[in-house]
Amino acid sequence: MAGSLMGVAIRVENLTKFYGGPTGTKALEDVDIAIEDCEFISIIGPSGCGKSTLLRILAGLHGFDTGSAAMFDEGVDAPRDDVGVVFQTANLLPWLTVDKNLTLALEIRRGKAAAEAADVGAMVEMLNLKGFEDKYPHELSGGMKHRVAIGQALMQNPRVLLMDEPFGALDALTRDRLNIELLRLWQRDRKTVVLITHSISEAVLLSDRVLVLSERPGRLIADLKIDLPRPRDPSITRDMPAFGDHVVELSRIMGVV
Ligand SMILES: Nc1ncnc2c1ncn2[C@@H]1O[C@H](COP(=O)(O)OP(=O)(O)OP(=O)(O)O)[C@@H](O)[C@H]1O
Repeated sequence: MAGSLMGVAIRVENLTKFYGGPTGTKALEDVDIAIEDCEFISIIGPSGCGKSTLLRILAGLHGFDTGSAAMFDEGVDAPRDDVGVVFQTANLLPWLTVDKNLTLALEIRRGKAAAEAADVGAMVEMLNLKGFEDKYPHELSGGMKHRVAIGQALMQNPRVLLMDEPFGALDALTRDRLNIELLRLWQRDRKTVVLITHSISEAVLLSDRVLVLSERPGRLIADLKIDLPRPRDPSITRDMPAFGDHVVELSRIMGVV
């Protein structure tokens, strides 16, 4: 497993979360997860099972009722500077151009000098947005906006990247391309990544481990190690028998075959 000697980055123990108090909606129940530093984890599960809730708790955006959530041995109770978050919807500022949107979070968190020193050109290139640096969000396609949102998080060079279904709204080709870029980036920089996805094959392609949550209230029902060699190339990895085996196993766990 990647980073097996590097220690635990994220530890969640007996985590339970209600919306609206103990008589309200129970979103998560007794969730236990340990994620190693530099590990790539995907979380899958039925719609409404609590995946986004878990990610928001890890991002320090939601509280919880019982149990604990820690990042690098510190309790999570607020957003951290070394954690980048990418949400389902790209929340770009409409009055800023692509390159200004890309450095916005960096500027807010680390100051103007850090934003000016950042290599925006390399990020624009990586996101396949060359020629759109000076465009405003309303001039971009939905997929392009998502790419900028992912770029915003990556610009901060975070230690941990939390991604909530970031590719869900993208066309298949763009999604493939971003998967390849994400693999390349992760192989180069080895961040801890937690990805929420509805795509079993995407989870298998990208991850060291895939965690499966049950129907709400989300409980951890499977923790599958993905035994596929790295570096991974989608066109080669998807043809490996082990890839198909993992997809079938997860589909069975999810009850979709
Ligand atoms: N702010 C909120 N207030 C009340 N209930 C909420 C809130 N956010 C989420 N919930 C409820 O908590 C449960 C888990 O929601 P969550 O968004 O975490 O699920 P999810 O697995 O990410 O879903 P999806 O895959 O459809 O995005 C759902 O029943 C949802 O209705």
